[in-house]
Amino acid sequence: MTRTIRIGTRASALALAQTEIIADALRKAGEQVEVVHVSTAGDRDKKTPVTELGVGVYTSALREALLTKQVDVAVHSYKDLPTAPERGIVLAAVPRREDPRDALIARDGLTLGELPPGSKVGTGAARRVAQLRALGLGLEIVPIRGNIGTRMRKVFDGELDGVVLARAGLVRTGQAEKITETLDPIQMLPAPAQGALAAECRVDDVDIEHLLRSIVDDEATRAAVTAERAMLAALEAGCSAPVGALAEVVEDLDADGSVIESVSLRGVAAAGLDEESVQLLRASAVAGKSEAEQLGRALAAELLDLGAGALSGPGRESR
Ligand SMILES: NCc1[nH]cc(CCC(=O)O)c1CC(=O)O
Repeated sequence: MTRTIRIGTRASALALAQTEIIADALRKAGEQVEVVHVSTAGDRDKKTPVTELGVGVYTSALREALLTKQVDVAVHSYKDLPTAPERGIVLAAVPRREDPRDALIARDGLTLGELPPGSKVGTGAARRVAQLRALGLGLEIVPIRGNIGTRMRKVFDGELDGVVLARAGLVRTGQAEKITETLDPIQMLPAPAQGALAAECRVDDVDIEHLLRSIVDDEATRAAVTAERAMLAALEAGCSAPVGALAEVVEDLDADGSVIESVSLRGVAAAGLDEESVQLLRASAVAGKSEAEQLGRALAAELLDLGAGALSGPGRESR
């Protein structure tokens, strides 16, 4: 391409590291790239709980910059994107996913199970709060906000005994060694699309769309994330409970013994966030890789059948 490709991103350390993955791939393909910093509502207001700021707090301003042609590509943490599609914008590429699991950073190298009852653990996501409570460890959950550095510092300063963060964010900012336990998805299912990136462009910018799709899109990640997000979208329509989901592409043998790729999806919907009552509904299913979308919707229907529709959660949340 003869033009310089302008990539819009938030200016946090994590967002810049993520954008570099896309920028680097474009440069290696011989493209000229310019990285443009865009401030979002979530960056400007660092105190109000994300739940109160509304939908798309970290993504709307980036999409606006794309639509008004200030940038040609917008790079988001996929899990921060609203499930509703945005007119005029297309998801051009989903690069290979980083480790999707949540991670604990605790004082003195402790794991969750080693934290004594009454320990203060910080997290802002209702999904994490519910799953932590369900473990019955007697932890005191403290709502926190801020970027990764701010949240980790509360442990190093002694204000909290631990914080739960996405492992991907720590890996991408070169801080994986601070993790004291990577949480098993059996105990803590990540947010739908956690660890994945979304590179968007304008629908009419077909050259950029094809370029991104051909050099950075990862088919297995896209299938997994499609299943997780389809589950989330169907549940959002049916209940307001916080949701966790994790899909993996697995190889199976069909009846003739030939290898087929399937998507295996696990989901959780949670309700009852007060100390005494937390209810988790769980379900799992598997389908052919080309049926990721239907798989997600079917798992949501199963969770709704199990009673997720009757669960009242804390409403739209930060994931
Ligand atoms: N909610 C904010 C947010 N959006 C994306 C990430 C981390 C990177 C990712 O999950 O892809 C985080 C921080 C966190 O959850 O710890």
